[in-house]
Amino acid sequence: MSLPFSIKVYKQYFNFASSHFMIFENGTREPLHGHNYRVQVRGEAPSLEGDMVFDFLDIKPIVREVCDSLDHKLLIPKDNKHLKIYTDRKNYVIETPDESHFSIPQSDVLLLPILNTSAERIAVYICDEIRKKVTQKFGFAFNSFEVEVEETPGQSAVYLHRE
Ligand SMILES: Nc1nc2c(c(=O)[nH]1)N=C([C@H](O)[C@H](O)COP(=O)(O)OP(=O)(O)OP(=O)(O)O)CN2
Repeated sequence: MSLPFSIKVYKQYFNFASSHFMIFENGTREPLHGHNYRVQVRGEAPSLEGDMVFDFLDIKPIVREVCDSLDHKLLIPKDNKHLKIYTDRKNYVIETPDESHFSIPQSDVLLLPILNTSAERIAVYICDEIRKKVTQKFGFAFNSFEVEVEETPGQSAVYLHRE
C-alpha cells in the first residue's frame, strides 16, 4: 500500500555512461557494450518532518555521488558464478566461460556486489548505496525507496525496497 507522502527526484545529471555485458545462465555473454544510464528515485514516508519527507537539497548530492561512482567504468558483477576475476599488476583480468580474457586497468573497472549487470540488479545496488548514505549522513530511513534505472530511452528497470 502506498503511503501518503513521497518525493520523486530525477535530474538531468543523475546519469552514468558505463560499459557492461550480461552473462546468461548457461555462461554465454553479450558482447561488451555501453549505455548512457539514467536514474530516478522515489522515497516514501508516512508523515512529514518539518513539512518535508526529506529535503531535495540533501538527497540530490547523494544520488549524484552514487551515479558518479559508476560513471566511465566497466561494470563487472563480482558475484557472478561464471566469471573468474583476478589481479595482474595494475589490471583486473576477467575471464568468461567462452575463454574471453579482458585485462583492464583497475581504475577503469568497478566490481559490483551483484550477480549480473542487468538494469534490475544495478538498481538494487544503487538503491542500497543511496539508503546507506542517507542513514549514515542524516540518520534517516525512508519507509520505502524506489530506484529506476533506464538503460536506453524507453527501457528501464525499477526496484522497490520496503523497510
Ligand atoms: N529486463 C532486462 N532485459 C534486458 C536487460 C536488462 O538489464 N534488463 N539488458 C539487456 C542488454 O544489456 C542490452 O544492452 C539491451 O539490449 P537491447 O534491448 O537490444 O538494446 P537496444 O538499445 O539496442 O534496443 P533497441 O530497442 O533494439 O534499440 C537485454 N535485456
